[in-house]
Amino acid sequence: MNEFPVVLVINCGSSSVKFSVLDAASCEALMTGIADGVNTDNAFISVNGSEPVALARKDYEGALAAIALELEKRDLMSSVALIGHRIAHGGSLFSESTLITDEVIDQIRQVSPLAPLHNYANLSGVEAAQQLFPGVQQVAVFDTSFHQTLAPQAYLYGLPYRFFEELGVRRYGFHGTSHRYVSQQAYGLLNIPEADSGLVIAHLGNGASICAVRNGRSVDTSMGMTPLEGLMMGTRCGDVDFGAMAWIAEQTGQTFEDLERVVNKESGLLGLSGLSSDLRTLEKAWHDGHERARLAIETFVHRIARHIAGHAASLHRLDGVIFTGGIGENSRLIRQLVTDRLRVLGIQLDEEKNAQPGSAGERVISADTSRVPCAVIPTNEEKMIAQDALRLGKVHLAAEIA
Ligand SMILES: Nc1ncnc2c1ncn2[C@@H]1O[C@H](COP(=O)(O)OP(=O)(O)O)[C@@H](O)[C@H]1O
Ligand SMILES: CCC(=O)OP(=O)(O)O
Ligand SMILES: [Mg+2]
Repeated sequence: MNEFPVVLVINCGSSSVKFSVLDAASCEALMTGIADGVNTDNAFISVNGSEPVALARKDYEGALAAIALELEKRDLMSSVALIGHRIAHGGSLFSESTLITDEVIDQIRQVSPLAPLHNYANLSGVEAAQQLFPGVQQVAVFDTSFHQTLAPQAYLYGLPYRFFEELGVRRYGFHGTSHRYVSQQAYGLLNIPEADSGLVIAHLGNGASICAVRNGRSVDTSMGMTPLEGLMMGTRCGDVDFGAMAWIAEQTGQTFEDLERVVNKESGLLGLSGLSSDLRTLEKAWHDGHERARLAIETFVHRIARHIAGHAASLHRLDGVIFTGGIGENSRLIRQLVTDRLRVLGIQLDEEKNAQPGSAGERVISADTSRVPCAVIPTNEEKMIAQDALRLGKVHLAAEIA
């Protein structure tokens, strides 16, 4: 048995389980991996970037069991002192991370219809982890918490007020753990005081959102009551005229349920390109002359630039525009195209700095003459989740509990 305690962080997505094992003393990652294609015939697990291995059981429980087996192989099973879970939606019930109890699980279930692609999977992860690590304290860290500082003018929709009063219809925002981490890192990188600062952060992954952070607090964000509003994403449409949806329903006879599937799973980069939701595939296809891949990327970029500029209006000053997430950290093309459209803000990119690979870590990518600095900061939601778990939970080795 290893003597040192570790924190297991689990991010159960709509078809994958990402996991990390972090040293409880330093919060540095010792091991990371992904179980992907969950609930499909091709479900596999890959640890530390190794060759994928087929999962024996294809569901979330099977994926978690395979993760536990990987820990066992490395003699880490009994070192797991705490488990931190990424939970997408906490609604208005959770403004902070919390220890998981049966009551908390019930409350998370209550808000889950608002983030159907994410929350039910998150809960499957919690329940499977309870079975596999009995007695180990588990902590829920919500994507929505960081945005609880939004003022009513930023979170209200222009709908009759009774929908807010009676049904709680409002914007919540997501990716808060990422926006929180990236903003904290940005103060050091850009050498600016948190207490008088304004940042716009673009988290660009399969899900994508913009956040305006004023003096360390989220004051505006592009996602809404559900993770569908705002930017165009891998398979989600982002902002769309409700009138257009009503018209489509009338013309095609599709139900709300049909259209919900279309806007969440068949739209965005996938829907426009007709090819893929994966940006790497689309960049290559554009390069090879695929017109709709180009159209999808340019539409994606247009939205990002428009939302970054719009979010700047929620700040009292603009000290930096930061890119993060799988696309923000790795796609030189997207950063180039987005910042080209932001010249109106006095932003100038340094092409050489922008060409550095994702592995270069935190870096400024704007020219010295740029009126507003731009930077790339790799997100680390796992570290934030582990830190919250350590703050809220008690470190006991699983071996002590057994
Ligand atoms: N080197 C790269 N160049 C361009 N896009 C990339 C690169 N690496 C990853 N991506 C894109 O990042 C996206 C996934 O982002 P990620 O943040 O990992 O997603 P998730 O929201 O599932 O966590 C995909 O569209 C993928 O193509
Ligand atoms: C819930 C916010 C979101 O879109 O998450 P994802 O990027 O993991 O899909
Ligand atoms: Mg993501």
